[in-house]
Amino acid sequence: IPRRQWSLQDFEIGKPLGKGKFGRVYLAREVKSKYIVALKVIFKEQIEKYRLHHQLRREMEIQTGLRHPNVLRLYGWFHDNERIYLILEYAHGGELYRELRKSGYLSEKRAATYIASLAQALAYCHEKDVIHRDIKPENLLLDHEGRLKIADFGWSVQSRSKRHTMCGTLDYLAPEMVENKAHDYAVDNWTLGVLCYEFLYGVPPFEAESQTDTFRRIMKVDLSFPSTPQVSAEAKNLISRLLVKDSSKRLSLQKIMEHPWIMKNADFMDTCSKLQL
Ligand SMILES: COc1ccc(/C=N/Nc2[nH]nc(C)c2C(=O)Nc2cccc(NC(C)=O)c2)cc1
Repeated sequence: IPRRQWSLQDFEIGKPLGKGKFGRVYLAREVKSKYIVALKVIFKEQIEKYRLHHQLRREMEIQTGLRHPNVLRLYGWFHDNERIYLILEYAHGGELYRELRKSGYLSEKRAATYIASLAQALAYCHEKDVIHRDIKPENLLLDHEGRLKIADFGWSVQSRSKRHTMCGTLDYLAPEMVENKAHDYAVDNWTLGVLCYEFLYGVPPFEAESQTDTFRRIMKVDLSFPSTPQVSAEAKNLISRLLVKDSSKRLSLQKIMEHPWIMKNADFMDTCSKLQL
């Protein structure tokens, strides 16, 4: 869709797809091109009330600039007095979360395919200095072919140009700055470990009665594998190499894509990533 000034008159609004955090999402069709999109309607008063103006602006700038088969496209936006409208790619399958709840847990092939897609998408985002920081099943959508799409960059950050200073000399950078930098990117790798566990067992690894207990289990990396469902040793190996406290010791995105469990089970349907390896 060519970039131009959009307005509500350009769209025929269809059924509501669901409620987001700050508004609703509707199926819509752009009148001239007949192109089907998802129109996310956000109420300005909600944004002002929670002072999320800068964050929403950041989400829009970031997501507009990203082009990857596993990242949901933001084609553009417009607003009227009360609302902001985001023109988003329509993913027919909806939230991966629903599929996970319906089937309880996923097959190793499906889980590995999703993890491989996420690793590719995150490698692309990290190349563009974007850290998502909030990858969870609710923020993952599926298209009509079951291909995973990372959505909702509301909590992502464009890492400041520390990278460039990083290319210079480290002499002047305090250790926590360097550690912080590494830590920022690796937070998404940790999350891949959490998601891989949840895809295979149907529950997240550090689930607990209270937030405090979950926090304690995370800080201790209190990881254990239930005896059912049956999960391969390779899958457990990948999870154990991602859920590592020291962020610099987590498996890199590239290493994830080369991991035996991924190589054996992932269906690289959409990208020729095997050739890249
Ligand atoms: C309730 O059953 C559903 C089945 C499929 C959908 C498809 N949503 N597809 C989308 N494409 N681009 C965007 C953005 C969306 C979207 O936000 N969907 C959405 C929003 C809020 C809740 C849900 N719920 C579920 C179950 O998918 C989906 C939405 C709802």
